[in-house]
Amino acid sequence: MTGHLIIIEGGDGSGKATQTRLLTERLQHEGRQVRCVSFPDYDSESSALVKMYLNGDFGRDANSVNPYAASAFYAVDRFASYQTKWKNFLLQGGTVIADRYTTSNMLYQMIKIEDPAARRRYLDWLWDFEFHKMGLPVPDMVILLDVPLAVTEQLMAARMGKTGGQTGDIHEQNESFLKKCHEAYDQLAKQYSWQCISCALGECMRSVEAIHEDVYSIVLKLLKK
Ligand SMILES: Nc1ncnc2c1ncn2[C@@H]1O[C@H](COP(=O)(O)OP(=O)(O)O)[C@@H](O)[C@H]1O
Ligand SMILES: Cc1cn([C@H]2C[C@H](O)[C@@H](COP(=O)(O)OP(=O)(O)O)O2)c(=O)[nH]c1=O
Repeated sequence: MTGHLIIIEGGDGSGKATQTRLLTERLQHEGRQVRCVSFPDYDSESSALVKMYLNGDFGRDANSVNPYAASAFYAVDRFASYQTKWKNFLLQGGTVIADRYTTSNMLYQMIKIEDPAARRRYLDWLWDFEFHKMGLPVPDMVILLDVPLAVTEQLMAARMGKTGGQTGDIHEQNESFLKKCHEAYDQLAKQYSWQCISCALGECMRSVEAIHEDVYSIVLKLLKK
């Protein structure tokens, strides 16, 4: 019996790594067969082209890099991870929790395309490419850590202060980019029925534990089905 693939999605710094770890640890503690993975798989050689892309080797402006080509770099990295690390585990009934997945291509590559019809064509192509042609598993659930734009901007400002404004990769986190990301998340969450978790109350982040309880209870419903 095939297990479950659960994705933790969200913007940079929304708490994906934190929530992926807490969820994995809690489910493992309950005695379930659970593993977590993270994309890009930076520790693997399969992420070489993703690293070149993020380093700006194909152009310093992310928008200038063909979204179909960039999507392929990430998809190939996922294929390698799936085939060598967690395919058997999933097929034997394990639960895999992924920090980012195809859903990140849907967002970060789709936003390079302005025209709504061209965006739809891209999303259809991506679904077919990753899930049909490459044979990657379709997620059973996508959990979106929803951080309002104003709160994201505060977090980014605090972080920029610490790093002197260097974000390091070409997916630059400026205000208009963040706005585009948020609009796209809203659209994708509706279109693909993602589970949205509000991570802030007003202009403040909720506690890590409170968000975890929400994540855990949604996942438990899926695992009990
Ligand atoms: N709910 C929260 N409130 C405040 N800080 C948080 C919260 N969740 C995560 N953090 C902190 O924010 C930073 C980014 O979190 P992380 O889980 O690495 O995010 P992501 O994986 O989405 O980039 C870390 O320093 C983490 O400890
Ligand atoms: C996994 C994945 C990430 N991305 C993007 C999201 C990020 O901007 C970038 C690097 O991912 P990540 O290292 O998770 O970014 P961060 O630590 O900044 O949150 O790659 C895609 O465009 N497609 C994908 O399939």
